Amino acid sequence: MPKVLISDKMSPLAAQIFRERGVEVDEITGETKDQLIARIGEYDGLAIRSSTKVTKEILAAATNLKVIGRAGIGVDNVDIPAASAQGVVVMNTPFGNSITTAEHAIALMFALARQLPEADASTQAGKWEKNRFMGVELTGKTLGLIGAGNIGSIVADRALGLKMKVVAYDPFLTADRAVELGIEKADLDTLLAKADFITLHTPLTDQTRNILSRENLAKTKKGVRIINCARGGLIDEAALKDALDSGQVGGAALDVFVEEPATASPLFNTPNFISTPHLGASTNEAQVNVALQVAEQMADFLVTGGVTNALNMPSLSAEEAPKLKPYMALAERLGSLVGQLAHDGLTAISVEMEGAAAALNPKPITSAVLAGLMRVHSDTVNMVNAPFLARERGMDVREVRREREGDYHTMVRVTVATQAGERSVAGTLFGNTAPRLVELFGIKVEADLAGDMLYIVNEDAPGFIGRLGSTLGEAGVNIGTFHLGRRDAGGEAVLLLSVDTPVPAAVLDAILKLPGVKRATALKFD
Ligand SMILES: NC(=O)c1ccc[n+]([C@@H]2O[C@H](COP(=O)([O-])OP(=O)(O)OC[C@H]3O[C@@H](n4cnc5c(N)ncnc54)[C@H](O)[C@@H]3O)[C@@H](O)[C@H]2O)c1
Ligand SMILES: O=C(O)CC[C@@H](O)C(=O)O
Repeated sequence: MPKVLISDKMSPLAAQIFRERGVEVDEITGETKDQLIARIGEYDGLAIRSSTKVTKEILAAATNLKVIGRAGIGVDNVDIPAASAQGVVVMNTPFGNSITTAEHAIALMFALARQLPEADASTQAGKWEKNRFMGVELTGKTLGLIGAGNIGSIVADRALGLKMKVVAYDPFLTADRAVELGIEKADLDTLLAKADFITLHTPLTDQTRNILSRENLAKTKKGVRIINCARGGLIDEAALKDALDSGQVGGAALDVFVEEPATASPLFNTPNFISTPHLGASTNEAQVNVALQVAEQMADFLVTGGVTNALNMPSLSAEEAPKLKPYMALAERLGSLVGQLAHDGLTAISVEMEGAAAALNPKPITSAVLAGLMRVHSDTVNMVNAPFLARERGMDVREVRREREGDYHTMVRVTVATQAGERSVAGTLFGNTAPRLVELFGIKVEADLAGDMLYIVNEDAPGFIGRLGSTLGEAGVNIGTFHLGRRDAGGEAVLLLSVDTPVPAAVLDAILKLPGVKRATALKFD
């Protein structure tokens, strides 16, 4: 039974879903890095929010880990390249807390407009300072939206409902989508110049880090009010402090900080500054959504192989997974076969899906071919890290789909370009379930690729099979199955034998010395 660790505070529904889906679960939150390192090796899955930092060091200790599930959107607390390199799938729940976070941004916008926290503190201190707190109306004001994705577009919708105008800067926002949202697409300088309020809804990337820099803050309308419910680091905090002090910025509300937890900040106690402790996603509704979703996605992956919302692997629905499973087994074996037989100077690989196979999602099939191919050299390769490793090695990977059936109703062909030229193997599924090799380097040969095998290329001549059988028999190697193919009578023939025990090197040498033998290679399949 797969085992998952929930290492951050999460709705109890997550654990319930895991158990209902046949996954063992431990909920252990608040551990130190060293405690997590000591424990993580036991688990197949790790479910987190934002507190657990999944670093290279944690991953190195996570020897059984297959999936990390983030109950939320941002995955900046996970070292995704390291997870990918280790073959660990990283998933998030991209929509479960969007409405809640958008509502928090709107709440902070109102709080800034009417100075609610300061008015509250003053009133409760018995001051009744009615003249001190003069607010601004939102109606008719311009909201500058930096980032118009999931959350940004919900914020835009709510702001339009408040009769605000919305101007958005997002390089990936199309003109059509802007029209659909009822907002104006603008460049950053225009937004900075026009906006009465600015709200940030982008991830933290090299392009967005300090997008509200000192220089950009100076370009804003005097008295602009700024809200950040996205990520710390989007605003230069020291520059914001100066801009609040000078009145260039009339108010700022931050839910997120460069350093979290933010227990001290030069911004604290600045007039017109409001802060919340990364509460954007903290509503009962959002936490139920993300907990249910993450547990369902992770359980699907661990139990059925379904992949949803993965950031480092193509999606594969729970309905698709059973259909694709035999194809992935076939693809992996074909990849392994070429990896074992034709790996020298491999520069390009093409995966062709023909007939019924062409109707399927090609990505998992290609990933399985690459995994089979590269696992020949490293047993840490799997479907997640194989495409990543292939890219890293400069391998040109192509996918071709042909709907028309050839000799078989469904077929997967793998062709590799090596120093010795192109080499191609092909396989089909018997009865839609049983992977079967049907062609090997241009020669028709049908075989089950399983267990220990022996591949021989020889000149087709009488008496060879008898001599081979005697050589193996004398060495105590029992033949299970025997598959023969040849280009033409008397030409080159290939033999694929399944054997009950691995063929020792000395026996391979003896076979190579038999008359007419050009190649003898021991093969192994999972
Ligand atoms: N405070 C919280 O608790 C909380 C909760 C949920 C999400 N978040 C954060 O909110 C942010 C937005 O989440 P989302 O779900 O809307 O993400 P999203 O991916 O749907 O949208 C992000 C948008 O930013 C845009 N973008 C990317 N680079 C940009 C750039 N250089 N300039 C302008 N726009 C750019 C993208 O095109 C995209 O439209 C993320 O950082 C996420 O981690 C915070
Ligand atoms: O889990 C949280 O409380 C924060 C989540 C939020 O930052 C996110 O990116 O989804």
